[in-house]
Amino acid sequence: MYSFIVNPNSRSGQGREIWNHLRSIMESQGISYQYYLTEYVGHATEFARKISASGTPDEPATLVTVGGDGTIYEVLTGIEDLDNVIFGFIPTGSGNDFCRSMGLPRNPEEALRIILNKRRIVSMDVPKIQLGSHAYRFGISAGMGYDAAICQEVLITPGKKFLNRLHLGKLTYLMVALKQFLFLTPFTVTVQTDTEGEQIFPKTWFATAMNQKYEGGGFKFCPDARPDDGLLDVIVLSGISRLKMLFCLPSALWGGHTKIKGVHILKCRDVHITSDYPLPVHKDGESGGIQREFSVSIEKKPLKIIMPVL
Ligand SMILES: Nc1ncnc2c1ncn2[C@@H]1O[C@H](COP(=O)(O)OP(=O)(O)OP(=O)(O)O)[C@@H](O)[C@H]1O
Repeated sequence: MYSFIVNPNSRSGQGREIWNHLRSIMESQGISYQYYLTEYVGHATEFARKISASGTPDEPATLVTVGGDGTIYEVLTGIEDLDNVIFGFIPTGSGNDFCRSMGLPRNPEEALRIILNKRRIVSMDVPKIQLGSHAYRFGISAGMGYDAAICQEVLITPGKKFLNRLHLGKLTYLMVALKQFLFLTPFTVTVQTDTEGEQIFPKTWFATAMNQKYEGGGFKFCPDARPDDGLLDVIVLSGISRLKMLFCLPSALWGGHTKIKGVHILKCRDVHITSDYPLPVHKDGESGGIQREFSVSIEKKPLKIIMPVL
């Protein structure tokens, strides 16, 4: 039995249409499944808790997330015991950094086919961000500063839905990124890792802990990140002038930014990041509020995830 958690609101409502199409495919094949449609923020976490409680390490529940990257963190956060589930993902969002990084298909129909037929199960690290008294798991990245400021503003940008309908969703990100680029004041950040101790980075644009290579809708910020090496790749962009950022950011699309002075990538198992004043924080592109500090570590148990057969 497959259990699907579906965010019908992903890609500004197109998630519902895609899911209806996927359902018709499963009906025609006589597949046995149950599904849960999310209705509000945090609903996917509640569903994941319930579904994972029905699995055991010997008989794990197959939990398939249908949504965008932001639904992944909600589902991962809700899973009671990572041993109790086999995780599948069908992308219906707009960013697609999870699929891009993991090598999963971006076509929802193809992703469904792989989940139903061609199973290869691999282990994936699951990082956890501690924000005050709350902990959240995530799949891709969590960070503070420029990237988080863009995510938070895009979430409240009125034109997003309209542009998504026209398949111009990336334009929203571009406009917000430009605005934040012009107005963000770089900050001082203290980064404490288990591997390199405490380091202070003045004039920082962002500091982000990554489990995957890509974030921000295709920026290969941590080209060496591997989701199965037990390590986080922490990227800090500091001491880079606004003018130089104009070259640095586009070169991150292919990973060329790593050669630029001021781009620091630290490998570690856990990290604590503190800024000199409160700033936007994100987890898998969703708002983590305005914070002065956060910690990220990797869960002891990995997640079993369904991948295409090689
Ligand atoms: N029915 C709903 N109505 C409004 N928001 C919802 C609903 N269900 C889930 N959400 C919220 O949607 C957000 C996640 O959206 P998701 O990332 O899946 O789609 P997206 O933003 O279109 O994709 P991407 O992040 O890849 O650009 C989460 O904040 C989640 O809580």
